Amino acid sequence: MPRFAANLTMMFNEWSFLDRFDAAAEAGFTAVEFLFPYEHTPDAIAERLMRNGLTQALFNLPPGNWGAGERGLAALPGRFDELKAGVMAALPYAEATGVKRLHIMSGLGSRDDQGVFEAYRNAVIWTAEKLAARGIDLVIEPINGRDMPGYFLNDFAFAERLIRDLELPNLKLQFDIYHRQVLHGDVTVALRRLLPIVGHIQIASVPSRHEPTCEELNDRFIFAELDRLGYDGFVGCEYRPRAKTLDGLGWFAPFAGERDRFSKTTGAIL
Ligand SMILES: O=C(O)C(=O)[C@H](O)CO
Ligand SMILES: [Mg+2]
Repeated sequence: MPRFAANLTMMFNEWSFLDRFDAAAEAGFTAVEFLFPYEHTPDAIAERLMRNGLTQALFNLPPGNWGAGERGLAALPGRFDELKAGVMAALPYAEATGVKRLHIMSGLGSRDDQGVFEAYRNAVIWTAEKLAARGIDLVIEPINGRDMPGYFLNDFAFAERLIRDLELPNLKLQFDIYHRQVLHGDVTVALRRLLPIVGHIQIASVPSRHEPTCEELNDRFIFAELDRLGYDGFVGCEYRPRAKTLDGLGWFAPFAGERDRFSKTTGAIL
């Protein structure tokens, strides 16, 4: 049974950010993810995780000026110092939450521009090495250009090549099934092939990005396939509820008891 993580940036928006942890645990989730924790203190986030017996599955490194349209700094030549400062600022959050993987967003830029490519490659190498020393994986996620026009990392084959070429043991792929389907399709065969380099998975229905199990893909088949493949990581529920979050959790009901299957202290499957 997949280990689902509620995405607290998109789900449970009926609650204030910190109260979303309580609401997600109450709904049966054992893990959470979100885009950015940086408006809150590391201690405040850690306290909510602890109080609710939740595991922090993932969050993103600082993305630059999000409000001004920036979507990461890694591929932006001339912003390396800022990127490094962002990584250092994220470390106290990683330590407080115990998260084992962080997502680095590439930012906007052309993959055909050599300077942009080199900036991205260098930023990924530097960050992966910095996180390796702390036992944390770095994940990179191809994102489709309809949702994020101009995003540099918009191709699974490119991400795979980079990960395989760099041979950094803690550099992995964030396989967002929604983006994969929009970009290329062939979700199941790609999962089978790429699983050895996958560090995190996310799910939403295609094309609406609402609750899974109701549109283009047979999500239940994919969940079963993840079990068949022995995937033991998290599946982030990165979807925008169609209406109220709790009203849309019918798809999750068969999985909501999963918290009893994991040891709260070790995370081991019981
Ligand atoms: O957009 C996505 O799919 C993500 O996972 C990013 O972290 C945020 O945009
Ligand atoms: Mg995603």
